[in-house]
Amino acid sequence: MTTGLFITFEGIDGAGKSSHIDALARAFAQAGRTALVTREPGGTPLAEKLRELLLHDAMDALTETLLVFAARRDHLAQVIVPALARGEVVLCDRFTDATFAYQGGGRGFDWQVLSQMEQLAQTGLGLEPDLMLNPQLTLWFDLPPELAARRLAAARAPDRFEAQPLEFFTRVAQGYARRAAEAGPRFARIDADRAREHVAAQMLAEVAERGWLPAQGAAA
Ligand SMILES: Nc1ncnc2c1ncn2[C@@H]1O[C@H](COP(=O)(O)OP(=O)(O)OP(=O)(O)O)[C@@H](O)[C@H]1O
Ligand SMILES: Cc1cn([C@H]2C[C@H](O)[C@@H](COP(=O)(O)O)O2)c(=O)[nH]c1=O
Repeated sequence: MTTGLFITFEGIDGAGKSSHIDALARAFAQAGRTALVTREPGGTPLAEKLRELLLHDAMDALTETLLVFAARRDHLAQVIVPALARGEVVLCDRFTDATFAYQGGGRGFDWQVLSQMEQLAQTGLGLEPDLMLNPQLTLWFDLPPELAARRLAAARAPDRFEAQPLEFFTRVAQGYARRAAEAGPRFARIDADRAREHVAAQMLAEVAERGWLPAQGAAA
């Protein structure tokens, strides 16, 4: 039986995650794997409703954090865990590292309490009953907040997070850096300050390096 593979995409708003996730899905499909692209908050009918609230309604940091984890639990139970059990590759645009970066770094929510909530939300889902489910690889699109803001300004109207000032995103970026230091090899830092083709090449190389895709340029 093929083992499922869980890969997450992380970074501040505008870092380029969504621009590259489909290319990785295509690379897995070419390698004969079924790849599921999903996102957080969202990915199920319930979690997409919570996403709408999170992106557009005013609330305090605790409410925001509870909604994010509620959406995640539903997404895990309904979509991610069943796909992994079928042996699929799950590519998720944001996961719990975003909670540490945005609610922890950005909003100043207690890091230890977030760890406890993470443990609660990601344990006992049936794959490995006693283990907390975590991604095998997190592609961290790292981009200076000033540049991300310039890219977003040219792209679309801001939601409740994207409308935050630059200082908020500086704290979010620090949250990602802290999480990356704590997570060790699970995190691969992608230099998102480069042209799209270089970003895509680095992303594919990180996955190939772990033996999950053929090396770039190798025959299929
Ligand atoms: N390497 C790049 N160079 C220049 N522009 C880029 C690059 N990658 C993405 N962009 C552009 O930057 C904008 C933001 O990209 P994208 O939506 O992929 O970011 P994101 O990380 O998914 O953002 P969010 O988390 O807010 O959804 C888009 O207009 C996209 O076309
Ligand atoms: C998972 C997660 C997300 N967020 C924030 C980060 C983004 O601003 C939005 C999602 O929008 P995107 O365009 O799909 O990236 O939600 C958060 O604050 N905490 C989280 O755990």
